[in-house]
Amino acid sequence: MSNTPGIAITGASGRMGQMLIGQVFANDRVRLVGAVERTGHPWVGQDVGVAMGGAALGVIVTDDAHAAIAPAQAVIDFTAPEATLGFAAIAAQAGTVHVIGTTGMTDAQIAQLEPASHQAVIVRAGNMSLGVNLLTQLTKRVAAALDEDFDIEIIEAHHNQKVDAPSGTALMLGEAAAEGRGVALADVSDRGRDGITGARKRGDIGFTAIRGGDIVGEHDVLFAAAGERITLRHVASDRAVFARGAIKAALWGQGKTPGQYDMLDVLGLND
Ligand SMILES: NC(=O)C1=CN([C@@H]2O[C@H](COP(=O)(O)OP(=O)(O)OC[C@H]3O[C@@H](n4cnc5c(N)ncnc54)[C@H](OP(=O)(O)O)[C@@H]3O)[C@@H](O)[C@H]2O)C=CC1
Ligand SMILES: O=C(O)C1=N[C@H](C(=O)O)C[C@H](O)C1
Repeated sequence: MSNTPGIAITGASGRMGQMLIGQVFANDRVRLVGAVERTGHPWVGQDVGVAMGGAALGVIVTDDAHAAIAPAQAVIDFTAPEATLGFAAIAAQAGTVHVIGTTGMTDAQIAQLEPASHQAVIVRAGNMSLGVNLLTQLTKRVAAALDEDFDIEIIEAHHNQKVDAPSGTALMLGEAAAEGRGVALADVSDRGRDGITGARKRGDIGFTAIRGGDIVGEHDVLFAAAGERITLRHVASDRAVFARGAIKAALWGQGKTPGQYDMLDVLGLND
């Protein structure tokens, strides 16, 4: 039996699913052992490489998540909130590391991950790239250094198929800014301005979401005061940065104590 961790990918046909399959296959520190799609999806029963339009990879796409996850040491999951909760239960039962990239989860859904995290390692982050995770730390520092004379606005831009807003990354950056200021994001968050909104409230953290074309993911954290502005910016131009982060998380999670972790833990960026 190989010592190289086996990886199962959920949402195999998705933008991130396909990117992950390519990146896992190209990485000799991991091996692809499973690819999951929904019942009735045209890829089910096909070799995943062939379904993606290339050469056979020797892994057949299945709609049986239990069967795909059981032989895996990690499942990498970039799907949708309800699906992720189902995969968490299966990964917990199998004791498999669950790397969650899915965004748009409500607080109640995030709380539902708790029982699974007693049985398996969960690494969850709204953005798996090194750059964004570093940016959260920079945001926290700048927010701590500046007072409320600086209005904080988070502006994100994504492709026209994205279904959730603000993005998971924008929320991570908002949390970081709020932490830097020593406040709870829920108390200062200003989302979805429209109509006669009144003047901006001092201390609020504002969010704006742009959707268009094939934008992979762009995030600005703006600190705007009278007479000067600072912008911290991250631009993702290739989804490979998210997939490589997720693989790093899958490897990092091997042998760790069950619990909930994030990419700051994986990347050693916690201060
Ligand atoms: N954390 C990070 O670094 C990143 C996170 N993301 C997040 O990852 C998620 C996926 O993004 P993306 O790949 O662009 O989206 P896609 O819509 O391209 O892919 C989603 C995949 O999940 C599957 N899926 C959705 N719902 C279910 C369900 N209920 N049961 C089983 N499978 C399901 C879809 O299958 P079907 O086609 O049949 O619906 C599809 O294969 C999003 O939440 C996105 O925000 C994206 C990039 C980076
Ligand atoms: O849906 C996407 O595409 C992305 N989602 C993540 C998010 O919600 O922040 C990460 C990245 O920006 C791409």
